[in-house]
Amino acid sequence: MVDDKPAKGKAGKASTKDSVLKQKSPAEFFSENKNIAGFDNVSVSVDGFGTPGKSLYTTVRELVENALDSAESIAELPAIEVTIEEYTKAKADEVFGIKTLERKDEKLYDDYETEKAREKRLAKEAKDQEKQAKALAAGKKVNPSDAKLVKGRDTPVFKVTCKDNGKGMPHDDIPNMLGRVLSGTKYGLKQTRGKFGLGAKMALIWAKMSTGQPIDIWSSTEGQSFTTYCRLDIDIHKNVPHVHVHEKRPNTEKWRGAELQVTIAGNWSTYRSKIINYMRQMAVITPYAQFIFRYIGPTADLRLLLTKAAISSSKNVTIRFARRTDVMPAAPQETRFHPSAVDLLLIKRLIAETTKTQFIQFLQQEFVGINKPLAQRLIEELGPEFNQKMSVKSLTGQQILCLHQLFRQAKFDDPDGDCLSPAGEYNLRLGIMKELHPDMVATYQGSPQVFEGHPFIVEAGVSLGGKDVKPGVNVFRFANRIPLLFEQGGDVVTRTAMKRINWNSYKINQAQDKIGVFVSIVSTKIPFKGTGKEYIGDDVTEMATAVKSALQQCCIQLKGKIVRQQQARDRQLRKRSLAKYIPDVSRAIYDVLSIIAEGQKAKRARYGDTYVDMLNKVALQAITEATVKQKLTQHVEQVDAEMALEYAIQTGMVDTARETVYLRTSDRNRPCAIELHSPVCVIKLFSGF
Ligand SMILES: Nc1ncnc2c1ncn2[C@@H]1O[C@H](COP(=O)(O)OP(=O)(O)OP(=O)(O)O)[C@@H](O)[C@H]1O
Repeated sequence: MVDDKPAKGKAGKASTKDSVLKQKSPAEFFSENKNIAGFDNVSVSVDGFGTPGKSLYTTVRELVENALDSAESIAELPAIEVTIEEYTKAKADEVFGIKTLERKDEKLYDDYETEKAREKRLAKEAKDQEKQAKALAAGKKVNPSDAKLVKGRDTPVFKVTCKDNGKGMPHDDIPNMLGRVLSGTKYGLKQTRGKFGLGAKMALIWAKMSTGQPIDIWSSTEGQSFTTYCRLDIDIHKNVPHVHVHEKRPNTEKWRGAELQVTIAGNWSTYRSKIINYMRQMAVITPYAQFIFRYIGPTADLRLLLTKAAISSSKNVTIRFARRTDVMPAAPQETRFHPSAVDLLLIKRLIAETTKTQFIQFLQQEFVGINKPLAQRLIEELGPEFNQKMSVKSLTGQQILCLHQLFRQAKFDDPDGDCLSPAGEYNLRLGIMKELHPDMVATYQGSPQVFEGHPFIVEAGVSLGGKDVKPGVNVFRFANRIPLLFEQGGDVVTRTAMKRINWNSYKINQAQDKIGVFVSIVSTKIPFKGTGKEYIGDDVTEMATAVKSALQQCCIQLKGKIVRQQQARDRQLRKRSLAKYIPDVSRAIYDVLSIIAEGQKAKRARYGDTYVDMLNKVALQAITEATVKQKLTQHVEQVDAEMALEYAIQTGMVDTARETVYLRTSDRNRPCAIELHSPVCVIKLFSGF
C-alpha cells in the first residue's frame, strides 16, 4: 500500500518547502545575479556579500555612458565630470549615521591574527608583490582579481558623482527612470550606448546592498525654471521606486543636465588602472567630449584640496581629457526592423502597437526594405487567406506564423547603415593622436554590412609608436562607441589582429613594433558574447571579415608610409656617406690638379681649352681645395634634390599641388561659409578675412 500522506521528519519538510511557488521581481533577480550586469565581485565571503570587485568600475561606466547618450541626443558637445571620493572609515560612518565601533574583543573579528599569522601573511604579501612586479616588468598581464582585499578589513566606501550637460530628465519620470529595474528610454531600434534600462539601477542596487545609501539626482531640462532634486532607492521585492525626497528647487543659473551620486563599496586600488584606461579610451573614441576625472583619496580633506600639499599628494588623481574638436558625429536615428530580423513575439508586438489598420500599410510602415510593390507580392504569396486591405489586428496566430515563415525565406534588400553613427575617421584619428601621440597612424571606415538583419559599420585605426604603448600588438576595442576592457582574448578584434593579419607583409614587426590596433563597431545590435557585454564573439563571420578587411586597409596605408620613410632614410644615409668623403676627395683632386698645373705649359695644352683654363686658375690659386670642396658639396645636394623630386613625382606628391595655408583661431560665433569634410580633417572657410 502506498502511503500518500506527506512524509514526516526533515526530508518531508524540505520537499514541502521546495515545492512552494514563488515569484521574483526583476530587481530581486538582478540583485542576486549582479554578475549579469557587470557588478561581479572577486570572492564571496561567508556572509555571501562578497569582496567588492568590478562594481566601482561598472558604476563609473554606466554613469558616464548615460551622460554621453544624454548630451549627444540633443547634439550638445558633452562636458562630463566624474568624481570618485573615497571615504575614511570615520567619514563613512558619519555619512551612514552610525557610531564607529570600537573593538573590544579583537578575537571576535575575522581579521584577527596571531603575531605568527601576521608575519606569515606579510611575508606572503611581499612575495606576491614581488611576483607581480616581475610579471609587470616582463610585460605580462597581471589579473586584477589576483589582488584580493583582505577579508574582515573595512571595505572601502566611495561616493561616485557624475555630472553632465545633457538633456536632463523630466521631473515626473525620474523615480521610474532610476528606481524601477528594466525601465528606460532606449528600447527602440537605435544605436545607443545603453539599451537594457538597467545600468544606473544596478549601481543603486549595489549601493543599497553594500552601504544602504539611496541615490541622489539633480536634473534640469532645457528652459526649466527649476531643478529637480530627488533622493530615492528601490523596493527590491516590488521593483518600484521608494522616493525619499522629490522636490523642485530654483534654477537660477539656467542649468541643464543631470548629476547622479551613489555611495558604494568598491575597490579602487585594483581597478584604478582599469577606470583610468576606460576614461582614456573613451577620450580616444569621443574626442569631441570633455571629461574631467577626479579621484579624491581617503585622507584628503575637501577644504584642503586646493593647497599645494594636497595637490602633490600622490593618492589624488585629476585628469582632464580635453575636447579637441567640435565636430560631432550625426546622432544615430531610430530605425525600423528588417523582416529577416524579427521573431514571432516581435511581429505580434508590432501588430499590437501599429497605428496602421490595413495589412499592406502595416508591412510598409513597420519594416525597413518593404515598399508597396514588394508588400503586394508578399501578400499574394501568402495565399487566398490574406488580402491587402484586411485588418492587421485580425490576423490569427496561424496567419502570423505563416507571415513569419515567409519573412525567413524571402529575399529582402539589406538595410543601409544610414541610421548608424560611427565615430568617423576624423574623430578616430584625432582621438588616437591626442591620447597616444603615435609616430604614424592610418584609419579606415568600412562600408555598412549586415548581420542577422542589423546593419553595422566597422572603423579601424592602426598606429605605430606612441606614449604608453607596449611593444607588440595593443588592442583597443569599442562597441557602439563604448570601450571594452575585459575578456579581450575571445574577442573578434583581438583574434583577428593576433592571428589573421600578416604584419610582416606590411613591413611591421609584430613582436617588436609598438602597434596600436583600434577597432570600433557600431550597430543597432551588437552580438555580445557572455553576460558582461564585454566582448564580441569571433563566430560572427560577417564581422570577422569586416574587421580583417578594415585592419588590412589601414596596414596598406601604413606600409606606404613606412616605405616612404625608409626611402627618405636611405637617401639621407647615402647623402651623408657621400658628404663624408668630400674633404678627402677634394684634397686628392686638388693635389692632382696642382701637380698637373705645376708642370710644363706645353703639356697642359694636351687637355683642351676648358681644362687649360681650369689648370691656369689652379696655378694662379683662383681655384683652391676649398673651391673643389664647395663644388662637390653642391653636386651632392643637387643629386639628392633631383632624386627627391623624381620620387615625389612617382608618388604623386608634387610641389605644384601644395598651397600655403594660414591658420588663425576661429571665432565660434562667426558663421562659417563652407565646410569641407575629408577623412582626415575638416576645413572651414570663413568669408571676409
Ligand atoms: N545622465 C542622464 N541624463 C538623462 N537621462 C538619463 C541619465 N541617466 C539615466 N537617464 C535615463 O534613465 C534611463 C535609465 O538609465 P539606465 O542606466 O538604468 O538604463 P539605460 O541607460 O537605458 O540602459 P543600460 O542598462 O543598457 O545602460 C535611461 O534610459 C535614460 O532615459
